[in-house]
Amino acid sequence: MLHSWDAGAVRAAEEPLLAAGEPLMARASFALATRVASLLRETRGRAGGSRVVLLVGSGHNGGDALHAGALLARRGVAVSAVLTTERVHAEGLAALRAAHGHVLAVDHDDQAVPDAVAAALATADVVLDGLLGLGGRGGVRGPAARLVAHVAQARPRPVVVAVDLPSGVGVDDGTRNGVVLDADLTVTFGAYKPALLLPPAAAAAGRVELVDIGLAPAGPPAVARLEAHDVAALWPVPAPDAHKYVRGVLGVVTGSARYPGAAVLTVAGAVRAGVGMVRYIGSAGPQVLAAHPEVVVGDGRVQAWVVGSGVAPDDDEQRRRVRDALVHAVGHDEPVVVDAGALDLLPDAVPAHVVLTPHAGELAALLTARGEHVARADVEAAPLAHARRAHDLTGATVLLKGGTTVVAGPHGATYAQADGPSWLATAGAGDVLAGVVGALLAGRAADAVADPTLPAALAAAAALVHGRAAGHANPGGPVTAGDVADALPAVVAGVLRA
Ligand SMILES: NC(=O)C1=CN([C@@H]2O[C@H](COP(=O)(O)OP(=O)(O)OC[C@H]3O[C@@H](n4cnc5c(N)ncnc54)[C@H](OP(=O)(O)O)[C@@H]3O)[C@@H](O)[C@H]2O)[C@@H](O)CC1
Ligand SMILES: Nc1ncnc2c1ncn2[C@@H]1O[C@H](COP(=O)(O)OP(=O)(O)O)[C@@H](O)[C@H]1O
Ligand SMILES: [K+]
Repeated sequence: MLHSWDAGAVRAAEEPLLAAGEPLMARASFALATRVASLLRETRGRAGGSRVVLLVGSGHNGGDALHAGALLARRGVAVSAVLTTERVHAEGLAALRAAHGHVLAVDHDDQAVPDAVAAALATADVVLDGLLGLGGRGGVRGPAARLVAHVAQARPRPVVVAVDLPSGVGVDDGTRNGVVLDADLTVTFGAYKPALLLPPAAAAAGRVELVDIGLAPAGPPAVARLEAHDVAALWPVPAPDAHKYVRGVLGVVTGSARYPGAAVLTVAGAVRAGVGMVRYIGSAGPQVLAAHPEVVVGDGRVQAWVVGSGVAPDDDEQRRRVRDALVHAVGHDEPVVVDAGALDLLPDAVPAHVVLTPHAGELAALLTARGEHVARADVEAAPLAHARRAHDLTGATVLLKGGTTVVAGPHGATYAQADGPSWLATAGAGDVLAGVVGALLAGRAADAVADPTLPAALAAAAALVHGRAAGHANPGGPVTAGDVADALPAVVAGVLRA
């Protein structure tokens, strides 16, 4: 599992080490210089003789860049530091000067990037972004912002290495504030920060390499990302003496006369993820049976539910069945996935084993219905904040779908899963995901009720398997929702071997 800690936890972990005189910055900048040198060797054959430009802000992040620059200069790299403020890390600057690094500056009054700086950037093999790290507040401002815009627009774009974090991201909330310098590589120190896992900021980080500088952040992580072996530990694998009822029966109230395919796809997700049995309730019974003869159509005992996928707003009968299922589920402690057309039928307050699976537009509508006046773009700009808000307002575990899927549950349980190719953004893929989440909740229904943080982990596990199934179905190319479902059994088997 990848864990990330917020700025406060990282600083708290640094404090005693710094007080004890541990050379954290020396470790960080040495690792940074080593990584940049090997990047230069990969791209140019050798580090010596190449050109590196440092973008230097006022804090320790700039200090890291300056110290790393000094080390690179001593290895024969031509290093130029662009100071964006008069107040830069003094020791770092002295080290760079002593190593014969070149020092340039941009002034507050400069409306354009000075020619000497532009020339250095135009010939740089690597640009090191040391403008803002843990201490960044809001967007990059002033001359630094002009510099970032200049580098971002340069063609060809230089290779950018972010020091600790790409400058301009919200460290703890994963937002992008104004101009952000998108990096090819981020060398991060001591621990992942939430911005390196969360959308939309994480996309600015490029590849992330974590450097151990001896930090041991305490307390629960702010945001986690499951890996295959974590999912293997969560997956309900049938015991040798299992029978279908022990494995979990899933009640599925999805699809409508207008969208019968959603019923077929939800069921496909559930049966291919390995549920004991599916009971389908709704008008799409014939279509479901044609595709999945193993399904039982009609009422009966279940351990968990999936409701809402493809339930049209004007299908009064199916909406009544959804309502009945929701009332029954909440009243009988049965976990339930609430998707699409059921989201507006959610009771005011529900337990955490109710898992909502909205996309950004649906989450905006859900929050707006609860008086928050949120647009889809607001959700996309700050997915975690909005998913958590929906959890706080409803009590439900919230799985917010997107290129990176964010899950927010009780006690701060937070996951960010980026497992699927963008080809997964296709009609019906969300229906398949609802079925996978349902299968996991049915297989671990009692555990999911007993441990309110488990539904979030199971939802994240479903997102991992679902995303990987899209990649597995057709590596590098388009997939249909049905292809994703078809790939699930092999992907689950692969994950269980991890
Ligand atoms: N502690 C250690 O020994 C270690 C620390 N390490 C490194 O230190 C980094 C954290 O350093 P940091 O705390 O100095 O914060 P940092 O991100 O450099 O910037 C703060 C400065 O930026 C300014 N500023 C803020 N927002 C701004 C904006 N929007 N636009 C423009 N300016 C803005 C703000 O000025 P202010 O606004 O407060 O006047 C303040 O002066 C960390 O990421 C890691 O790289 C590692 O070496 C490991 C050991
Ligand atoms: N850019 C993307 N990259 C990878 N996966 C994506 C991307 N955009 C959306 N997805 C995933 O595709 C699925 C789409 O679901 P959804 O929007 O509910 O579609 P539908 O309602 O048609 O089933 C979700 O699992 C979501 O996480
Ligand atoms: K940075």
